[in-house]
Amino acid sequence: YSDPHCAPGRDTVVHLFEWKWNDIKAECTRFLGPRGFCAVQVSPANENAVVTNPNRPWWERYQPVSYKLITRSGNEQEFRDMVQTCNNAGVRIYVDTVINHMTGGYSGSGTAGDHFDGNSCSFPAVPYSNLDCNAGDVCHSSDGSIQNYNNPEEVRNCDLVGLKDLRLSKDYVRDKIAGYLNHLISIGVAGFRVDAAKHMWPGDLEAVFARLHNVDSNTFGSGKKPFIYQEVIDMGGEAIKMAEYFATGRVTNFIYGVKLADIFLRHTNQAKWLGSWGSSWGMPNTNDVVVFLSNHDNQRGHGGGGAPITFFEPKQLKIGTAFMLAHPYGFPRIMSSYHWNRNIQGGDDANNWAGPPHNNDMSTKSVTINADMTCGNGWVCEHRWRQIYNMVAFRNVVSGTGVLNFKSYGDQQISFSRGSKGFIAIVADGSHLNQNINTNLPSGNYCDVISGNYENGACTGKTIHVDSNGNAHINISGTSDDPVVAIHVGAKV
Ligand SMILES: O=C(/C=C/c1ccc(O)c(O)c1)N[C@@H](Cc1ccc(O)cc1)C(=O)NCCCOc1c(-c2ccc(O)c(O)c2)oc2cc(O)cc(O)c2c1=O
Ligand SMILES: [Ca+2]
Repeated sequence: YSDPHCAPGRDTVVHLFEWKWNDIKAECTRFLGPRGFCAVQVSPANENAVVTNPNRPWWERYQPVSYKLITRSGNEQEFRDMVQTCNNAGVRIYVDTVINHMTGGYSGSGTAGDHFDGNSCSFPAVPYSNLDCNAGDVCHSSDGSIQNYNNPEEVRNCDLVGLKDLRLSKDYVRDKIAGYLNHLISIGVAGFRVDAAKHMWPGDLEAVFARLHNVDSNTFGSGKKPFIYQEVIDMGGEAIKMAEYFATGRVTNFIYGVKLADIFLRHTNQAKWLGSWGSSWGMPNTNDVVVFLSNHDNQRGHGGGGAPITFFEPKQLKIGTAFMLAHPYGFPRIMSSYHWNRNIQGGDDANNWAGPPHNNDMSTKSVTINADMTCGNGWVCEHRWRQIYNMVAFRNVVSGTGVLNFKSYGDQQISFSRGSKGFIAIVADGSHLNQNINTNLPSGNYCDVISGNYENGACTGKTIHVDSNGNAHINISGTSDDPVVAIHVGAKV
């Protein structure tokens, strides 16, 4: 378990993938603070290799050159301004940290202009030399890279796709990494996403985290450890298991998105079984996981286990996100993406490398906000879709309550309450739901927060009447754009 340090009444993370620091700073004040988001996961903040072939791919952010806070998202001052402004708006910052490896396979310069030679693990701006990278003494694969994912030693001690594997067994390396993380902590961040955690020994991570300072006491209170969630891609088929990492923090639960896509996207499973959703589905304990429908990597078709739900399937994304945010299991993360022209060739997306919207000089385009609150300049801003941001508020209002009265009215028609604070009904196929349902809510008129907002004391979408017995008439067509009804005591006229 690891505490996300959400400000009171907040409980959802949004991954503002590849956003610039100045744009995140603005979004905290104008949207994420007022809309009750807990935190932002930001892209790696440290200097990375400038990759020009292909031209500035998103994955160059995952090829470290040094721990200087200069990237396409901005410089250290802009990073500091973002963290301070977001904390002041009640929104935390989690930094995506890449500490398993440095870049590899070639030499060049990084986003701060620092020279490096990935072939000899030479990173003068840290400094790291080849004494600080793993080698044949601990990696026994044929070519120094990971070949066999069922050999835990190889997965931890060899180069991941040729990236130079840091020797985390060494105090010097542990000190350098901890120094970087403590620098971020001193700036006011609340925690870290630990990239490629599967490729590091839990004992080495423990040694690094033991070196970390507490997070800023003025912002978070005294004696608080940084929030840690570790990327462990484990869908059950490999030697390395999520459970190995529970002692050092939470883990990313990739099974979650696959199972929900089976139901809401592929329809190879039925929503009626979701009454038992949670650890009884072969998933870890709710307090040990961060949950999500898709992430920056598998939205591009990398993930095993079947395609996840992404903004390319907007209807299913809204349904799946409504379920994720209405259900108490896990600490939820929403993916906020940018558009790229997906070009599927023989099952693979030939453009899956495409970096963020950019100007002619390859600098990242700013996020523009349209009159209807959507984003321009190629940013998708899923977190600004009404059916999504209203469910962030729903989750906040029902916090602390359990699932009550879970019911199914057919294979793909479900409803449940959250204590006496909220109620949701979902039709996951093309069928029609037309039922009187006990919502367990106090009588009154509630705004359906999927079809509209609760504004100036009135509903801009459907109004749902709950009678003195707590019953409401729910009528949902599965073929409509939003086959979900969600009501809560924070949107009652
Ligand atoms: O597709 C990518 C990048 C993917 C990626 C990047 C960051 C992530 O957090 C992530 O989960 C995936 N990278 C491209 C291009 C590439 C980049 C560097 C390189 O040396 C070679 C190729 C690619 O085709 N990668 C090979 C397949 C994806 O294999 C990668 C994985 C990965 C995928 C599945 C697993 O089960 C697993 O344990 C690890 O993690 C990374 C982590 C990184 O920090 C940097 C990486 O380059 C990668 C990474 O290449
Ligand atoms: Ca490693």
